[in-house]
Amino acid sequence: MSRRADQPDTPADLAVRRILRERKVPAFTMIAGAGSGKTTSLIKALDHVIASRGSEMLAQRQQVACITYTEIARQEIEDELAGNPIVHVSTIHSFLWTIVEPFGEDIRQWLGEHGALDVDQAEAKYAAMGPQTRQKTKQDLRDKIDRKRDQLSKLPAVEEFRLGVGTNYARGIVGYADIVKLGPDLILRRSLLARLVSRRYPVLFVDESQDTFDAVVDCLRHVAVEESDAFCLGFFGDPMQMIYTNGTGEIPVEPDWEEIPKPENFRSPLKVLDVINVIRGDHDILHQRSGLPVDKQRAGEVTYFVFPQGVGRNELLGQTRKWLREQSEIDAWKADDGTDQSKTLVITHRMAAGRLGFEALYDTFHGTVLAADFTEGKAWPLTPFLGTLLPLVEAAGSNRNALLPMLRTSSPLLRPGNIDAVSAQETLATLRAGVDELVKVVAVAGPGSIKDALAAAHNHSLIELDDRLIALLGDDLPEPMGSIDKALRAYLDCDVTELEGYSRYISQESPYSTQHGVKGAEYQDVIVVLDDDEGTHNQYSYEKFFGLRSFSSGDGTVTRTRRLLYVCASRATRALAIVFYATDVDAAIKALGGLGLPGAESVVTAEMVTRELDDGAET
Ligand SMILES: Nc1ncnc2c1ncn2[C@@H]1O[C@H](COP(=O)(O)OP(=O)(O)OP(=O)(O)O)[C@@H](O)[C@H]1O
Repeated sequence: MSRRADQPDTPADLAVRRILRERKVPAFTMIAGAGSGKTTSLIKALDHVIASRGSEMLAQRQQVACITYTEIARQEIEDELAGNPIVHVSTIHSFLWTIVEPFGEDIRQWLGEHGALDVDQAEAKYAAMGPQTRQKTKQDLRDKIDRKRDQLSKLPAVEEFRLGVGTNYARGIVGYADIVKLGPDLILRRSLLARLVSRRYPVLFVDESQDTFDAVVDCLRHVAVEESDAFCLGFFGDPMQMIYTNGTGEIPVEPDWEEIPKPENFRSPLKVLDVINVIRGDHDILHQRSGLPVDKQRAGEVTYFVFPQGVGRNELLGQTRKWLREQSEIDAWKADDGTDQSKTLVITHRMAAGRLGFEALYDTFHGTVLAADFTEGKAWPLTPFLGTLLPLVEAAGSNRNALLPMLRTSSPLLRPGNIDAVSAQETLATLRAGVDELVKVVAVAGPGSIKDALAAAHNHSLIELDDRLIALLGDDLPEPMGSIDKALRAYLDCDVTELEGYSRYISQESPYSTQHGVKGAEYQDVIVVLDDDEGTHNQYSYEKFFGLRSFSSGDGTVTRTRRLLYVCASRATRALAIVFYATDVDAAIKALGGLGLPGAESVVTAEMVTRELDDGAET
């Protein structure tokens, strides 16, 4: 695969280089549509900084920082730069942690103040509970408050703070939800930290700026304003691709900032480009034209399907893929070796879960407050497996040398300060036994093996588990307290093999992806499944988007759905199929045409798919 940095320069690339060379403009934005090469420009800009200022930065112990929204994006940029040490590529959370980590006392104070505020709010809620509130609900809240108070009382004794999934005051863990508040707060309040950011990272780029949290954008703006003579900040993004709930969307620019336009599209073939321009609608002026020379432009192919909602979705989708392979006029929907390499984008995991064997896991989290995190692959109860335990099992089977470095980051036994407590030999024996037991549990698998695997990991200190999971590892459990507790118990009852399909799925290795998981990616042939029934994800509704269901004026569903569809349709580099499962097929066919989608006058129905496949079989 060619490196993005080898792509030809665009006027936008030249503008960035001028800004970086002249060092007069403190910040710039590159806000442009899908496939316009924002990530490419970002990588080229990083390359430029490495080439032009690399040795100077190295000598002064400085780096150029690049903040990404996801771990996948971080890895991708890191790979493009071959891990060059001049560049510090990190997710938002770990970037903020790098900045605040040395300021333990400030962290302690912040956690103390916010923890006390949480307790006050919970006390107020408790006091407002009237006689109609169930005794058990009251008791649960009382217990929660007491636990939190107890944890907070241990905060002064914490010696070292760490970044983790969920905040734990007693153990000095700053959770993901807190670091995105704590970091910006400290940077805004303490000028020393703003200076530290600019001195350590005199150039800082933010990828996918539209999905970056407001507070993070604000604190970086603050650094750009306060440290304007020693700092250059660049935002790369597209508000139409904002698909996470806490994103900032547009980035307002200060008078001395520069807005760099990038009107081209280098990814989408012409027919797909027409479709995404229509989806983008009249909402902004970012309508794109192809950036490729005419002889390199391709027409591509777009096909629309409207199917009735109901049973047999997976089967029908399989037939659709076959139909597309047979009917494509540009020989799409198969790779050079004839295999189907297409990507199917579904709004939720149900369809994928059925296919890839993680239905019980899906059912566990679906409908809970953790559903969105599950969809995005970052639900905290699953992190021990995805981040540590599954990689440990894999390493145990293929590369045992990798085990110790992994355990150094995950095991509390190998933390500095703990290492001398027990003899090193004993520690290693415990960890070895733990890994062996974990491998055995995963190999035997079966219902409840998630719990067994967590217990093996916990008992041998392979990992530090969240208290809420530890509480469920015993046998004599009290009655479940609330829906999350119930979901966690159901999760522990699942089969560990379900995690395999789930992890292939969220790491984009299966033919399915969630519509959220494909940000920044591209695939030759893409099927976008529009299925509200499947979704029950009421943040999105394709029926509302196409005007088939009414909605109130303040309902953000249509905007969110438009953005999601835009992101998905713009992933295709050759052929795009839009498959809409509708309550009323005829009305849906009309609605597709009504929206002005190019080519939507010829829609393929379920009958046509089966008939034409049958005809093909007969001839
Ligand atoms: N100047 C260029 N000339 C030719 N191709 C390019 C150029 N810039 C980018 N590309 C190609 O266009 C495609 C899209 O680029 P890139 O992923 O950088 O866009 P993006 O704006 O970050 O996309 P999105 O926002 O949709 O994720 C890639 O295949 C990339 O290699």
